[in-house]
Order: sequence, then C-alpha cells, then structure tokens
Amino acid sequence: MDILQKIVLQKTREIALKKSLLPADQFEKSPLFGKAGKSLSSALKNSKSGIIAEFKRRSPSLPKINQHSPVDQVASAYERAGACGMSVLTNTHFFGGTLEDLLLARAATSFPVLRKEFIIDEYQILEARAHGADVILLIAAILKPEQVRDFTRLAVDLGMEVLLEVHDEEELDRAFIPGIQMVGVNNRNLKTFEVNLETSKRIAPRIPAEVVRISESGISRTDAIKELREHGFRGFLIGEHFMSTQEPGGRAAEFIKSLES
Ligand SMILES: O=C(O)c1ccccc1NCC(=O)[C@H](O)[C@H](O)COP(=O)(O)O
Repeated sequence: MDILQKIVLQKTREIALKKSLLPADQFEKSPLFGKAGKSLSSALKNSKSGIIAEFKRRSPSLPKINQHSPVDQVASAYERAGACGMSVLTNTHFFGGTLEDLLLARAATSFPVLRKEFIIDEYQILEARAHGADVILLIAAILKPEQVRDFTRLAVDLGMEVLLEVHDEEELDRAFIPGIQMVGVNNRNLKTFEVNLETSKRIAPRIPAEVVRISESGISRTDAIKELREHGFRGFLIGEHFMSTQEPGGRAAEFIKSLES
C-alpha cells in the first residue's frame, strides 16, 4: 500500500466516525459558513511574490519539522512577510495538523487560506467552510472524475475556490474540468518522497492557459522560483523550507525579500 492509499484508508474511517458524532448540517451554524471566501487565484494573479506559505508540523517524509511554533503567530508573520496566501495542513494522523489550526490561521489573517487535507467526502468540504477555508485542495490521484466535478461544484456554491493537485499528465487529463481556478503540480513523488522541480516544468504546457499554475513541494531556492516563472507558474507552495526553523515567518520574509531584489 502506498502512502496515499494509507491516508485514504485512515480518512475513510475517521470521516465515518465524525459523521456519527456531528452531522454535516451542524456546519451551517458556524459564523464563518455564510461568509464570502477570499480568492487565492486573484491574489496570485496580482501578487509579486506568488508565495503560498504552509503551516506544517510534520509529514510522512519528515517526522519532525516544527512542533512548537504557534499557528496564529506564524500565520500573521507569513502575511506580514508578503505571502499572498497560506496553506494549513489539517490532517492530524499523518501531519500533526488540526481544524483548530485552520480556525486560528483564519482569525489571525486576512489573506486567503487553503485547507490542505485529503478530501474524499463532501462532509470535509462543508467542514472546511465552517472553519474558515477559502480554498480546498482536491488531489486527482485519490478521486474519480465525477467526484472532482461534484466537489468543485459544492466548493464553488459555498464561496470557495479549488486547487486541483496533480502528479503527472494522466492525472491532469483525467481530472481537470473548467471551473477549477488553480492547478498545482506536486513535485514530490509520493512513492519515493523524492522531489524534482522538473515535474512542474514538464507538465506546465498541458495546463490550460487561463488556469493559475502552482508549483508545490521541494522549493527552497529563489532561483527555482525564477525558473518556474518562465514556465508560467504564478504560485509557489512552500512548507518545509519555512517551517524547519523556529521563526517560519522570518524565513519567509527573507525569502520573499530576496525574490524581489
Ligand atoms: O510532505 C509529505 O511528505 C507528503 C507526503 C504524502 C502526501 C503529501 C505530502 N505533502 C503535502 C504537500 O503537498 C506539501 O506539504 C506541500 O506541497 C509543501 O511541500 P514542502 O515545501 O516540500 O514542504
């Protein structure tokens, strides 16, 4: 079983339990539920940096990244640093994140916030909105095309945007549908955990021109961003490079400043 299969198995059990404890209609009671979401795709189109900074405590490829930095402080420091949005891992079992992290990041900032989760059920989309997400991630590798279509429709109806994540051309061709605002190419091979930015460059020409291109994972050099921009990328999702210090916001600020020079 590969890591995505393991994650999906665990998520399936978790969602069944959650549904029995808290029915989905309860999410409508959240004060955040009816609020209009903030557009990450517009922020990226108008941004100089294009940086989406991630809050990530640990991961299957790196068991200890940052156990101590408080999410609200990191979130506001990322915003001050000039990031145009933030990604919050809410997956507890494999990444040590929580839905409370998402709420705290939302409350501490006014830029768009992405819920980074392995979404396999509409329940999680309602949950995302109730906890202040502006964007959800849909991972092509774990979804059928009809799920991508239905989940996109629901997210858009709730005022959110969708970032469709792909690892190769086949996933893109199978899962992309008009209405998706952003496509993210994940440079991490989830079978070996190796990262290779060539993956983004190879897939870029296949992404429809009107869609915002985001390169995800393994980015730690400003030169890499300059190269990826030449391939039409407008967004750059960075987790480990910022979080593997006690001052993630400070590292993001330095990085963004050196991008501008
Ligand atoms: O990061 C992992 O080990 C991982 C393993 C299995 C599924 C997803 C995984 N990562 C999620 C992400 O997409 C990254 O957190 C994100 O792109 C940032 O990557 P990085 O800058 O390399 O931390």
